[in-house]
Amino acid sequence: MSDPECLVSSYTEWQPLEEVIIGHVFQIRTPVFDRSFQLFFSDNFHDGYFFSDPEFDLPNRFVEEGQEDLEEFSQILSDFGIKVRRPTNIFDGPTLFSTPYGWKGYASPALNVRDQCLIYGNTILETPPLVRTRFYENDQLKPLFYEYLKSGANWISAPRPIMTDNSFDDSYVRRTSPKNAGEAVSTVHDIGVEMMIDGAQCMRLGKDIIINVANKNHELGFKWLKRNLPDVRFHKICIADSHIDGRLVPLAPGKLLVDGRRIPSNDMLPPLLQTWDVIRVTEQELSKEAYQYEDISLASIAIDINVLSLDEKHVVVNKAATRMIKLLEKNGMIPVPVRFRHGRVLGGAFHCVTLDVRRRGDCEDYFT
Ligand SMILES: NC(=[NH2+])NCCC[C@H](N)C(=O)O
Repeated sequence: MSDPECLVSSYTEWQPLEEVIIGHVFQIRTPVFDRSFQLFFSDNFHDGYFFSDPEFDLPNRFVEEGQEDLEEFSQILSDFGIKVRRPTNIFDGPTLFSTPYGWKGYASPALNVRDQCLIYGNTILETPPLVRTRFYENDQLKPLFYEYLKSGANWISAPRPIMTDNSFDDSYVRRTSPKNAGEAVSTVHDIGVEMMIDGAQCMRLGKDIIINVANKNHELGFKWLKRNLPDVRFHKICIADSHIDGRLVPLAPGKLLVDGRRIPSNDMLPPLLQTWDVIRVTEQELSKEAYQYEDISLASIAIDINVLSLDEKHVVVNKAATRMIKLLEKNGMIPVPVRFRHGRVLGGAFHCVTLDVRRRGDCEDYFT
């Protein structure tokens, strides 16, 4: 039985949300267009996205409007009676850091706070970063994690990888978009393939977790997660370069939202989800016109499926995605439209920019 005082308790993507961290954004220097960046975004490179100037600074407009939208989103969730927390800005603007391993980067904002953490039960699991510039990102969440620890939460952090070129396994990219694989540079620091996986590669379904494993880095991360969550039934899939909340998002027990372009049939889903009602979003519902700046988008037009459930009925969705909103209503959901203008440029939407720290309910078994 969990400690009633503990502020952290979350077993699914849909139980009633009580406390959530919503990310923030500050001036972003485009992540160094390095091996970690290329391998992480390989599905989109494969689809022809490109970055005109890999070393450019993100225009201030995206930062200011992104922050405006996050503030408005925070207020809307507060009006729902949800306790909203925000990261601490410990960097004063673009901060370049270097490492003893021959690489450097600009510290990234804790914007897509879903990515480098998995909350399961009363435990915060900080996952080992996949992208070099995100190496210190979770430090912006530490003040909150200390508060949660003092309230009774368990806090586990994975070994930080040294992330030399040869730390990365590029087998997924070689298989799916060979021209983007690039070549690793050997250094004296190499220790071989390392554990690297994001929390956003997981979807929590009570006693079961779906996990996307696309390479040997993820496989080692999966081993680490299983050792730390021994009672969880994990279901391994490989449907993306890393994160799956741009491919499939469970909305409620028995109801799943998927990107129909990437998951055209249910047999691509893990067996336990094949009996669920699948709401398939097609090109028709995806709002290409809602976004601009294709050439600096980190996320695909499917980012509108990256929704956040407030409970088994209410789901936060991009206000501009009008056809998606109609599709959700047709399938019995109550959409909560919220403005989020730059999910593609910023590489994430409502599921990405949130970490659902506490949802009301116990660890249910939805499959036996
Ligand atoms: N947690 C996240 N940042 N997820 C974003 C996934 C976006 C997905 N790769 C796409 O391009 O549509």
